[in-house]
Amino acid sequence: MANVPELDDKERETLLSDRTDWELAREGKAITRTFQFGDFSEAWGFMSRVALLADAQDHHPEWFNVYAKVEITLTTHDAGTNGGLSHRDTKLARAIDNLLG
Ligand SMILES: C[C@H](O)[C@H](O)[C@H]1CNC2=NC(N)=NC(=O)C2=N1
Repeated sequence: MANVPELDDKERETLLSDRTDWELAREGKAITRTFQFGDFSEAWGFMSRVALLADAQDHHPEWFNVYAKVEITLTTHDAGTNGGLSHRDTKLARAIDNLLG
């Protein structure tokens, strides 16, 4: 169900210039960032904190973890025709970045 507006070009540019560690993925329909921690415990601690944020925002990451590495992809299922980037992704990306200080 497409009921969330996709970011327009200007909002997309602002997102990428504010959050330079995030990159566009899936032909502009998602953003992705890789996080490297010291060990699995740190990575899992981070994931636990992201999980709580995500649930509070009702917006959930797609992610991949190997030992100390966490790759997060954000997209909005309810945006565009087959999903896309929305303010929900911007908001969650900002909150995730803020966890790291
Ligand atoms: C019904 C519920 O609000 C939706 O399915 C939420 C849940 N989490 C979500 N997470 C993400 N990443 N995109 C969504 O569109 C989304 N939608």
